[in-house]
Amino acid sequence: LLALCDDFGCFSDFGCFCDSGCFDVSGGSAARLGQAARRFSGGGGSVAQLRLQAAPGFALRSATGGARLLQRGARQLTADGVDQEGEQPRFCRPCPQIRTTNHAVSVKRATARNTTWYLKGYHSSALTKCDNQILKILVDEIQAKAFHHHTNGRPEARKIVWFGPEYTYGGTKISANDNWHPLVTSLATWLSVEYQLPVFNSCLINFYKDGSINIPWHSDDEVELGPNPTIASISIGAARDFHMRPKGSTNIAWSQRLASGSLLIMSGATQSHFQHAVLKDPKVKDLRVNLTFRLTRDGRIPEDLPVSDQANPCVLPVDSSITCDLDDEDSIKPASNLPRLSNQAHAISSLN
Ligand SMILES: O=C(O)CCC(=O)C(=O)O
Ligand SMILES: [Fe+2]
Repeated sequence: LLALCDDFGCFSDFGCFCDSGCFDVSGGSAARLGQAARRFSGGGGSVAQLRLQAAPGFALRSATGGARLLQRGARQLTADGVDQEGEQPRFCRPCPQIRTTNHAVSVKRATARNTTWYLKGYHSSALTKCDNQILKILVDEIQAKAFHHHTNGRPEARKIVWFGPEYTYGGTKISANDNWHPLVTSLATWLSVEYQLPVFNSCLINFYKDGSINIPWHSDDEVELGPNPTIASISIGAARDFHMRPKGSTNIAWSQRLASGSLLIMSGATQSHFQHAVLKDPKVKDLRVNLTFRLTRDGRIPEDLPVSDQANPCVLPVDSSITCDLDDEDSIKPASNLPRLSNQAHAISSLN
């Protein structure tokens, strides 16, 4: 059965959903898939989830298998919101092979002045087995839709594509786009299931044509994200340096060369206390595409999220959003002492 699943692999629109009953739904993964299914079936119908329930004895050998199953459901639903069970999905194209090579995202928490300043992780090879396939889909099918967003009335050099509800980005509104590309849907699901991250309902894709294109210093602190948002950032294509600096300072506190196929997670109070940027780098001649997955308020899944007057209900508690060993007592040191982590296989993001 395993072989059968592997034969189906990810290169089938039917994902790893085989009729042989080789799966087994359990625990958190099933709950996450249910959430994701509701999200990607438009919030109401939950057809993908029903399919899960309607298949006793079936389910998910692994979280990745589950993501594939869901991806299949999402694709079928994407056509016009109608469940096309039993029919060929309309989006008949091989999906990229999405596999983790290592489930652990190393996370460290830096504390200073008795405050948790940030919480983040970096996994250098989350998607390296299929980054070229993903890049091809991004270029062939998504790049043509990219546009120059305006900040303060001026177009930015960088082109973007947005999936999600209406969003205020850099002070200017981006229209809602519910027409999710299946690649982006499957990546969102994969992140949630494999890394126990929120079921993201929004994704911003940045296209950096070459090293002349940058993203200036900023925090991802849009009101739609609520306090302490968890943001998962996937980089594909040319490697670029990602920098962080404390707000109010021009000293770079931490840098990481973001490899193709890498995953960076920013969480906790990162956005409250730090800015980040990808600066111009004339040495870089090739395209880089970055996808940041976000959880925005408007697209939340009402039945799964607590309603509270106190806190934005779309934000999961920091410590439950990533399972990892936390290393508590790091302190912030000057930038000059900070190592570059780019050569480490599974670099640990920290300020020490
Ligand atoms: O390209 C990157 O790595 C960063 C993108 C980013 O910061 C953003 O989209 O807000
Ligand atoms: Fe950002």
